Amino acid sequence: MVDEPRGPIDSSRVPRFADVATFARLPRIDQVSRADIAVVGIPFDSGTSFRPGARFGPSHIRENSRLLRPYNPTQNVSPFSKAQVVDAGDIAVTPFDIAAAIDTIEAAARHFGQSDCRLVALGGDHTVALPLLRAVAAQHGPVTVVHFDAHLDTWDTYFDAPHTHGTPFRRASEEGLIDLERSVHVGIRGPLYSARDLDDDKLLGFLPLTCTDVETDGLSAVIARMHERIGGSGGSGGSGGIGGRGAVPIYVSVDVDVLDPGFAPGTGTPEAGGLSSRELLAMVRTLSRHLIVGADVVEVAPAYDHAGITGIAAAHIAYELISAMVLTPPNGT
Ligand SMILES: N=C(N)NCCCC(=O)O
Ligand SMILES: [Zn+2]
Ligand SMILES: [Zn+2]
Repeated sequence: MVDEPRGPIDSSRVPRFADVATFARLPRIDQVSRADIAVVGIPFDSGTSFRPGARFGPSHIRENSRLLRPYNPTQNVSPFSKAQVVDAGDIAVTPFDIAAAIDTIEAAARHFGQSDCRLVALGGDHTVALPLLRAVAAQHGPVTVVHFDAHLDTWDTYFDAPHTHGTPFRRASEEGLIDLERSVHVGIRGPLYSARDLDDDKLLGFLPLTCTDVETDGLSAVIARMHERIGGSGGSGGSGGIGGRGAVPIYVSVDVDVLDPGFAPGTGTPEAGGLSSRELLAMVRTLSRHLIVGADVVEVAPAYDHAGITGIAAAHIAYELISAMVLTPPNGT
């Protein structure tokens, strides 16, 4: 017999400001016998091109997740009752060697995959998406990437370095980790290096949906376009999916700088003119119709945050992701 999931600490019995913070006050992984979904921190920021500090992101998000409550009315689900969700602590990555850190992250992510535990990773800078995608693709094959970001992150190198927070999705595409027909960026804005960036990005397999699209066509139109691109039964096009149910396996990567700096000041490469938290949360919610095989929330740099604004936004994004994940479980039950 499978035990009922162990949920968060009851905040009507133990003050929510007490104790060492786990994400949403969930049990640690060593306190349960099995886990369906693990929140794991990746305190790594050696791939940043501007303001550093995302290595402190995981603990900041945990601290700012103390007020999350167990029932999510927007998705009509109690995510921590439907699946065993745990906090797996942080992956111990070296800050001194990017290649070694990437290998460590991939090995850790594969380990979770072997026990069919899906990951919600808390960054860390966006470099971490590459090893996470490697692990997911090893298990599921090339995966549809739904990438929320101000930036394309399909640039080639910085100072000749191939592994940085501006390059993970070019490397992933080159390595054959992503579905080139269905992957999408959402929230793109701001200056580029040249118009060629967009040509390259297209060849690498992404469709960019921009903040200008949101401004001119509205949020619902952009959400519809996102699902059209992903395909399966969630959108109007495509017949693919798993188990005949039309749910496409997707990897969701959320760079918190997709939010406007007013909603997420605590990040390393902020760009004006971004999404509101409300818009982003609404978009993320709609992904529940697909099988989310893994997710990350990255680029939270607390040194530039104020009153936990960015930490709170990131905690809510992770909560919506977990809610969406439990609504479409891998075994289709
Ligand atoms: N992934 C993030 N957050 N930023 C990438 C910015 C790369 C650049 O400095 O051009
Ligand atoms: Zn990014
Ligand atoms: Zn970004």
